[in-house]
Amino acid sequence: MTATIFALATAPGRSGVAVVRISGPGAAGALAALTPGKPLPRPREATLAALRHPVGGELLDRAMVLRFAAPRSFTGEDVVELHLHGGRAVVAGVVEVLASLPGLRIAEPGEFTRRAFENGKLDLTEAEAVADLVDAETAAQKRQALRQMEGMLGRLYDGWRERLTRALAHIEAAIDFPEEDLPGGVADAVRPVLETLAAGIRTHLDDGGRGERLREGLHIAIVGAPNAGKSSLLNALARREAAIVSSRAGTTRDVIEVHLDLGGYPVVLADTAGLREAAADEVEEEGIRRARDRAARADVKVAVFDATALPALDPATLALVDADTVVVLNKTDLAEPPAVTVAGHPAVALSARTGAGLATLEAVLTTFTADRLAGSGAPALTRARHRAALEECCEALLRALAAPLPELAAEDVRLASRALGRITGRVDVEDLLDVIFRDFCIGK
Ligand SMILES: Nc1nc2c(ncn2[C@@H]2O[C@H](COP(=O)(O)OP(=O)(O)OP(=O)(O)O)[C@@H](O)[C@H]2O)c(=O)[nH]1
Ligand SMILES: [K+]
Ligand SMILES: [Mg+2]
Repeated sequence: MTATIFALATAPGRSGVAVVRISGPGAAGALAALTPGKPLPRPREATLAALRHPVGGELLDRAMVLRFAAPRSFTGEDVVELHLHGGRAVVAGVVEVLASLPGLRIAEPGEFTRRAFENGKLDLTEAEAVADLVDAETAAQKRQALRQMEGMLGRLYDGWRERLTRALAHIEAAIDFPEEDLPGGVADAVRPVLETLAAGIRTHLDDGGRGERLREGLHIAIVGAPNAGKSSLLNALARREAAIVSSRAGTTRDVIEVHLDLGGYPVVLADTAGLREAAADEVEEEGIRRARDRAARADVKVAVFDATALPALDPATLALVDADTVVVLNKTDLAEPPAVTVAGHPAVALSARTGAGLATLEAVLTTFTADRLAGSGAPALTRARHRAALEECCEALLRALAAPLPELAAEDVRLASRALGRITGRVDVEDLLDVIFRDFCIGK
């Protein structure tokens, strides 16, 4: 029999209200055990109840309880929610009682959402969107997760899969009634369908990783010579002393990351070691190696030059300036800033110390970020898992188009369709589920 699971659904710690969710065939029984002698509340009707220890009757809390009857619940099972006073002792007391009831156990990470998937309440892309929504830190991340949760991505993939199913039916008909078609691979009627689909999937794949980056945040790396003021700039943008600042060249060694919200878009901003030939020791040398590595992997670079050193521009930093670089001229409180362009980029003049010019840099960075993360409104690919399956689908379609026999084409179209079905969980995904739901927190 299916176990009845329970978990704290709200964040652990003190809070106004803490919600313990119970799901499974024993959910209503668990509520009955906590409210001895009282009738069960009607489904979907918020009810105040005294929760008592089943043995001895000690009062555990006065709580609001909500009951959902299967299949009309988040998981599709019988569900009970206990809205407790959010104190640690209250929650611990209720959880202890629930754990002692036969047939009940604490839920594993993501198990509620997994049950919702298994009961057909959500497809896999929607389940993943639940995790993304809970993790969303910025407005754009939230919008993307909500769109995916409403099934936009799932519908796109299911729509493609339906077209493949119809194409497969045509190919199979041609195999069964060969006299109706010319010999060879895919029939002429089906060929354009597969070609259009392959092209559509290609376009969806070639989105520059927009959706995935929106989930993870755009990576911006601050680079420059030692003492250019990179750490000072990171701190100014983060509005906290995240990195150590000192007048000693070679202060920063490790890459230091802060998370920013730029105009609703998520950014991972990294401070790096100052670039120079003669590192003081092997620790700084390793720092510089990491700085270069981070610069190479960043979506956008901020190249910081020291205004007091003008007209000289540090050559190691200059060498990194490209189309994805924002050029900054720092310490303009010490040196009157001339209008400087670096490799064709107008430099943003600022002072990390006084904050002058910081708003301009933020505006420029927001534009750079929005350009790379804002979409056309079309649903974006959000996970490497989806990307891999779509690549597989595309390859199978190309093989089908090149197949010399309809039987071979049919097999490849079947494989293409399976690859799509795995994204939404319409086909054999048992092996995938542990991996997908492992990333959830307990109680989701
Ligand atoms: N006057 C002035 N001083 C600044 C400004 N920005 C940074 N400094 C000073 O320059 C020195 C170096 O600053 P850091 O932020 O540590 O420079 P960095 O580029 O991170 O240096 P490394 O980590 O060693 O590569 C410190 O003494 C800062 O106070 C600025 O805008 N104006
Ligand atoms: K320094
Ligand atoms: Mg530094």
